[in-house]
Amino acid sequence: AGVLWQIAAYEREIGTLQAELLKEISHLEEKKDEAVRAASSLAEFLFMVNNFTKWVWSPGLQRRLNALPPTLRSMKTDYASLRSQVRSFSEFYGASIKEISAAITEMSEANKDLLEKYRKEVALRRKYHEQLVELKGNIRVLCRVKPVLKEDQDEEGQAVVVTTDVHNESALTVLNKGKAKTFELDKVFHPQATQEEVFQEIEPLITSCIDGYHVCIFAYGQTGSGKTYTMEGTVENPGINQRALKHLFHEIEERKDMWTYTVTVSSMEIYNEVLRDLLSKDGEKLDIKMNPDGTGQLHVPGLRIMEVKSFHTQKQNHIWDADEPAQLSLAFFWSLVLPPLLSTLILWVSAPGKLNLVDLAGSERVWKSGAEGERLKEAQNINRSLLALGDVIQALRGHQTHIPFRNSRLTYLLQDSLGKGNKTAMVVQVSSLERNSGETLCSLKFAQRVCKVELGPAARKLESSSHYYLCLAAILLFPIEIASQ
Ligand SMILES: Nc1ncnc2c1ncn2[C@@H]1O[C@H](COP(=O)(O)OP(=O)(O)OP(=O)(O)O)[C@@H](O)[C@H]1O
Repeated sequence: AGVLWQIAAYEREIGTLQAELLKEISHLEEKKDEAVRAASSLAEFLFMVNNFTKWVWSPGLQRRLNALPPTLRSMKTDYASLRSQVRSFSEFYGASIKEISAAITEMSEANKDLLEKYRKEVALRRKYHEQLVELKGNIRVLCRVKPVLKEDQDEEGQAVVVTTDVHNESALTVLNKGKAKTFELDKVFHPQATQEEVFQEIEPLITSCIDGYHVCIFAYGQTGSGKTYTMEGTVENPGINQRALKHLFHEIEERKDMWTYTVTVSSMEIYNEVLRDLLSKDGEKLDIKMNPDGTGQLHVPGLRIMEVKSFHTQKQNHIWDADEPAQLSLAFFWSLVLPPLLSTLILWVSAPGKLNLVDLAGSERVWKSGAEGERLKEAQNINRSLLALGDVIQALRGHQTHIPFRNSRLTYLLQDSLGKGNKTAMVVQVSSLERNSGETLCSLKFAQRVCKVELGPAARKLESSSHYYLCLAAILLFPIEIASQ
């Protein structure tokens, strides 16, 4: 029994040991797994580290690392230098500002000097231009011979009786009833002369207008002789009016750095010596009065004034269409002073430019051909106006002391533009056809009267016609210096 008890005790002890051993084995296995996991992570890490090292640890890196100390040293030096520069910057800045200010002052002085020189140049140019116009004559009488058009060829009397001289651009000859009569004017345009050639003669006057002069350009001649063609022209081939406006706005653009101009327009009609505002809807009646400002200038109270911004606007507004048959019409184009920024810098305000573009009424002598009533009255008024205009121009050209401005509404109105120191060009239009030779001779007689040059006796022939109108257009300009200086 003792042995059996001893065996049972051993067996119990062995069981306990076995359980403990199993527990230990399980614990060891856990440890082993942990160790394996750790070893595997470590292996992965080492693998990564190995790769990383391979990647970054290049000879280039080594070189860069080797270069670091000198770079650091140079940076230190640079930094020290920068610090010293920053310290001296305020002094340098102060000195530079002083230098720049001095340079700016010097430049302003130079600019002032240039501006002054430019002003002198402008004045000189104006003077020379003035002399050139004076040399050509302040009142120029030009003649344009209308070409024979297709529509003229179906009628009788279509033989050409007017000839120009290729060697003398001032002369033209009219053959009438077997007699040749030669006229000498300031310039004669042959039938093939272009609108451009005609305008070239007029252009200096337009420039004068921008320089502050009053300029009048008239087209005179019998109905159908080409007055409107010369003044207005066609869309494809514009005449003096549009070319003048184009030139004017071109010149204004050229001078915009020095001057600013405002162009305004007003339009009037003279019919039977009565003035009407063509820009007012109801054609309001107007009167010419002495300006109450004491300048002795005439003005037209109540006249509508319209600003013209550009050449294009001009065309859109059809301001040249003041030309109506059986009417005396007068259109005025004005410009007003509108001081831009500094009104104190206004120059030449005392001499505003003014351009009068006048398409006169047909010069036919109807009153001698049995016209009656209203038509006779119209014809008489037209005749009086044209005669008065001829008298005024003749008196001016002859330097007479008394100029009869007051003899017609037209000349009274144009008094300040026709007077001394102003420029006038009269384009006398003539037909070259035999059937118009009477009117042609009359027109040329009128031209030579104002021109005071006559070669041989004039032959007058009276004829009738139907259209009468008188049209005048004027542009008044005030140059104003702007604040560029
Ligand atoms: N130099 C020219 N070249 C081509 N055509 C012209 C020329 N002169 C005039 N004409 C043409 O002759 C015709 C009559 O001219 P225009 O109307 O200008 O005459 P006008 O003197 O103004 O007449 P009106 O007194 O009736 O207004 C128009 O058809 C015009 O186009």
